[in-house]
Amino acid sequence: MTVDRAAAPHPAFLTVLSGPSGVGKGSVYARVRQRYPDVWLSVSVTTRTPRPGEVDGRHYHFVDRAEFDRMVAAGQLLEWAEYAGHCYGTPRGPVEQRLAAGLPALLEIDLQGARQVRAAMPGARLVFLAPPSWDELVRRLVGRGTEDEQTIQRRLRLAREELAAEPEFDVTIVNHSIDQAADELVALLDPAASATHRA
Ligand SMILES: Nc1nc2c(ncn2[C@@H]2O[C@H](COP(=O)(O)OP(=O)(O)O)[C@@H](O)[C@H]2O)c(=O)[nH]1
Ligand SMILES: Nc1ncnc2c1ncn2[C@@H]1O[C@H](COP(=O)(O)OP(=O)(O)O)[C@@H](O)[C@H]1O
Repeated sequence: MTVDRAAAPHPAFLTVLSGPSGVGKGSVYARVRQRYPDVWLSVSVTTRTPRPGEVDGRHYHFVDRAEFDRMVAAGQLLEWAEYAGHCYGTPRGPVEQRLAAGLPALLEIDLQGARQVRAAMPGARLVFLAPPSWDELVRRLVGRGTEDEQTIQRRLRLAREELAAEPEFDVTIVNHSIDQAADELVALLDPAASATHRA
């Protein structure tokens, strides 16, 4: 789990979005994309199995453990972490190309990944997406219906730790509604786009 300090020539253009499972990261990102089609999100590598509707290469690059380990060993991941029994990592090349071109990049990664990015790229901006309440987080995670009971309990245990780490982040957005949270994220990613949208 190492990050190359030379990886980001323009770290100020790097934004990290984190938050507990079920808080609405995917939903908010989808709305951001409608409002701000130029947004660029890194596609992570993961060893977990695809959920119904998830497309390989778009939502994730789905790989087996051997391939993931090979990518780690070859230094192809900018950061990586094990989360709830599966491995997740950010492919290094596409992010470095964006940053080298002076273009903004967004990572949607877990707390461990956010900490690795913070350590390696102090200029990166860390954004925490928080639920309006614990009960609402549980309702959303259960209501999504994509995980079995054991996986939900595992993710909720991790969520307690993630919520406790909120003060480590530069900005917190509370996901009361998808529209409001998306507005706030667009304003952070591109204040000009946000002003145009509101006008
Ligand atoms: N460190 C790290 N975490 C990731 C990466 N991609 C996704 N994650 C995180 O892994 C966790 C689980 O993701 P996922 O299985 O898609 O569940 P979801 O967040 O409930 O939709 C979430 O906290 C994601 O933000 C990555 O490349 N690196
Ligand atoms: N602001 C919101 N209000 C109500 N439900 C929401 C909101 N944001 C997300 N959801 C719902 O919560 C569930 C989890 O959202 P999702 O985007 O999959 O979360 P994450 O990507 O953080 O795991 C989904 O069923 C989604 O429709």
